[in-house]
Amino acid sequence: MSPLASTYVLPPASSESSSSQETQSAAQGSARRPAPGSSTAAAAGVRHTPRVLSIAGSDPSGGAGIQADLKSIAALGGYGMAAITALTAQNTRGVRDVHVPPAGFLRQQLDAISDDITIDAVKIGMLGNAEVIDTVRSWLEKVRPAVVVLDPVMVATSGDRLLEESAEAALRTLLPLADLITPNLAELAILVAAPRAHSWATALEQGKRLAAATGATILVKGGHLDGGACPDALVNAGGLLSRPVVEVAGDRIPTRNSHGTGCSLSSAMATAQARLGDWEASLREVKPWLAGALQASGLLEVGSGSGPINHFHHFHQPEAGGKPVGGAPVPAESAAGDPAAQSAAAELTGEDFAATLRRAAAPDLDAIYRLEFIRGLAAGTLVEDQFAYYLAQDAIYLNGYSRALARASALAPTEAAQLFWARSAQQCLEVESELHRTWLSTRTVERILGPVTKSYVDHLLAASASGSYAVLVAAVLPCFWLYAEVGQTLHAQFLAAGAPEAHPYAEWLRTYADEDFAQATREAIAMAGEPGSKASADEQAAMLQAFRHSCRFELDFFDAPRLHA
Ligand SMILES: Nc1ncnc2c1ncn2[C@@H]1O[C@H](COP(=O)(O)OP(=O)(O)O)[C@@H](O)[C@H]1O
Ligand SMILES: Cc1ncc(COP(=O)(O)OP(=O)(O)O)c(N)n1
Repeated sequence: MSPLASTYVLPPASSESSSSQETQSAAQGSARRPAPGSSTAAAAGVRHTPRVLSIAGSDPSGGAGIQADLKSIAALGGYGMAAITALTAQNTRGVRDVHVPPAGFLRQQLDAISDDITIDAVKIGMLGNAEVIDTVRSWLEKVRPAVVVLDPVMVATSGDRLLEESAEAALRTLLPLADLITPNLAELAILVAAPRAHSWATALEQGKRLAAATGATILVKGGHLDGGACPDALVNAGGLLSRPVVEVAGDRIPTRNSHGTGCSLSSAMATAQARLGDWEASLREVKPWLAGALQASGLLEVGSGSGPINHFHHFHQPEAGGKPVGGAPVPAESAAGDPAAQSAAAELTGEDFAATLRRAAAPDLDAIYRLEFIRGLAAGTLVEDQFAYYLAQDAIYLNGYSRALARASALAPTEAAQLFWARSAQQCLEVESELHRTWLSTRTVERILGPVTKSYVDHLLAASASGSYAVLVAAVLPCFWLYAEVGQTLHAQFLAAGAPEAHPYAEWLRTYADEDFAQATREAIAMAGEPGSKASADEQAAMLQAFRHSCRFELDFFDAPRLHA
């Protein structure tokens, strides 16, 4: 199961207020304008597979524009459509030329779609000139899609113009028709007629001004700030959010492959919003996905400039050589003698190691989502005996896990890492005692060590005894990573269902989207990726094997209540 997992699974002190915030957010989602002819679910503001239209330019190199949008929409679980505003000739090094077809033909594309298909969300990207903007505006006024996300694309990061300067005034007239506007810092400055922000505080200030002027929610993006942090924030003081500024923290991922991040973010947000009906929940789902896509971008090897992000990093991808990564744990005791594990690790570069671990986790993660326990927990049909068994085993596990984290702290090569693991070990023990004090105090359940808990803890203690810091951090990582992902998904599903108070596990599910735990997970991933990048091929193979074992134990831990409760 998960360590700090439950660290952040405790009933929050202010659970009443957080519950009302969620209810309010979910209500906001369901109060959205329903799309014509939509299903009952869509009429309530959300749809399982939303139909999302991108109105944007084409990037033939596949990293930005409609190509990035269609990939992002699919990656976030939507059905993607595209009406093309402009053709560009560009690659990862820059834009060579732009051709804008007659606006009348864009209108034909838009009408052909809306005459036949219910559109759950629209993302608007590159528009090129004022005539195109007028065409999109009049179509929006006619169709009134339920969700409109506007990425005010003006200039590519390469410095090439994607909107005629004379069309900036026309673009302003489109802003009030958007629900969410996603400018980067340069575009934000132009829209509020101010110098470009170089601090986060100034960027938020400009975001507030734009929100007030347009009535839309502004997604202020920290991608072009200096420094190691890369925050994003939703800004709207008009009561559409639970707070006027909802910030989602993030670390800056060291990569030159950021081509199309703005396009991908905006179309992913349109899709998530149509599925979840809640901007905050959408950003909390999209930001880690985007971070993973940046982190795994190197695997694609596309172009020599600023390459595309890896939109499908979270899906199972075959290794070079055709052998799938992941699957059942490798049974051999020594990874050094295991050719499968060695070949999986042999070609890794530093930046990609965490991405390789994530791909190795994919089969177990998929299997977790199919478990009766997880489906029952999400639907509220899980029998109480099984939930109580899970809680009791979690408390026992946390004690052993805390010892493994303390050992990681002892072996850590830097003071920052030492502190991180020590703090995590302490939090585990605090959570264990809190579990006994709260969730377990009202339940009658045997507190004896179950077989899966024993095997999992034995595996962690064996990794602790191996003497390798790199192997140990790989072994402890799935408890952060898989739990965080599962928790986020369950929480998003809970919100999408309107956060029903009658749900028997409502209080538990509500605790899943804890941003502190998400942040700790990001730090743990970076802590494991770093030694992985420096490790020898043999040690990388041993790390991968320890990681896979733990992923499998995560799966078994969630399945144990069915077998042993
Ligand atoms: N190096 C990075 N590490 C992590 N996130 C990043 C990085 N660069 C951009 N992002 C994220 O990508 C998204 C797009 O941001 P930004 O680069 O500011 O916009 P644009 O692509 O429109 O110029 C934001 O969510 C931002 O936080
Ligand atoms: C056709 C097309 N549309 C938009 C962009 C700009 O992409 P964006 O994600 O805003 O960021 P960069 O790729 O410029 O970093 C584009 N290049 N092409």
